[in-house]
Amino acid sequence: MPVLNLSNIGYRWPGPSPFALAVPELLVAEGETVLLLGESGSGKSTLLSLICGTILPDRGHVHIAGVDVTGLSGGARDKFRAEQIGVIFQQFNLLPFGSVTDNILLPLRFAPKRRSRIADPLAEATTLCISLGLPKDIIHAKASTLSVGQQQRVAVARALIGHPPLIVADEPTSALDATSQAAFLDLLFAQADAHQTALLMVSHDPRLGERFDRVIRMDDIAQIERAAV
Ligand SMILES: Nc1ncnc2c1ncn2[C@@H]1O[C@H](COP(=O)(O)OP(=O)(O)OP(=O)(O)O)[C@@H](O)[C@H]1O
Repeated sequence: MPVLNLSNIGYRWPGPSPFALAVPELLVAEGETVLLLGESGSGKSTLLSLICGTILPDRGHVHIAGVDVTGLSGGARDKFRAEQIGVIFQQFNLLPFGSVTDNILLPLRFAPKRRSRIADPLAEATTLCISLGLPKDIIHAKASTLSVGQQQRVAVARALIGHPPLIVADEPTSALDATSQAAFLDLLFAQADAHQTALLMVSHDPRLGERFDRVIRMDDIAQIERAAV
């Protein structure tokens, strides 16, 4: 069973936005790493929001791990997302006044099954920090005191904790130089590999492609429409 299965999706942003997106099919297999390339404004973030269930398609279905998230109520969808998907946002979205552990453990609060997959969340958060190259004593630091590179690692630890079957990442390397980008991807792939986690990463940088099982382009999987205003 694919971990992600989009079929016949259609979505138009409400209000004055002229942008509409159609995705006939997108499948990601268990443990598969996929790079989704597309230029700015091609609808990559919109597609990720549809996958995460933060917006609902006007038509079509999004199945995550076999469950049709489009059929769930708002609250159930939020809980399901927390259980099944680790999300790494472009801006990391850490709670600035929370500690590193507060941030890493956050998804577990809303996801009892994900929580139950690990015996000791605090120990797991510490282990993740260390394996991601963060100093051990950083776990008590406030997120706002971290460097960008450290924030990025915390965002990865937060996505990985409790081994969700799918990690979705929106341009997580865009703020990094080439060396840091490569190191960041090494860490992300090693962690995903260890737990058969599927990874769907969005970027506009085709050079990242060689590291992934599969590279797809927005142009190949989606039709977009920008009506005249
Ligand atoms: N919150 C929103 N409300 C209304 N329209 C939106 C919203 N977010 C995006 N759009 C519309 O969707 C289009 C595609 O935006 P989207 O962010 O999905 O593209 P992208 O490929 O992720 O771009 P980028 O690489 O610059 O992040 C935008 O040009 C805009 O018209």
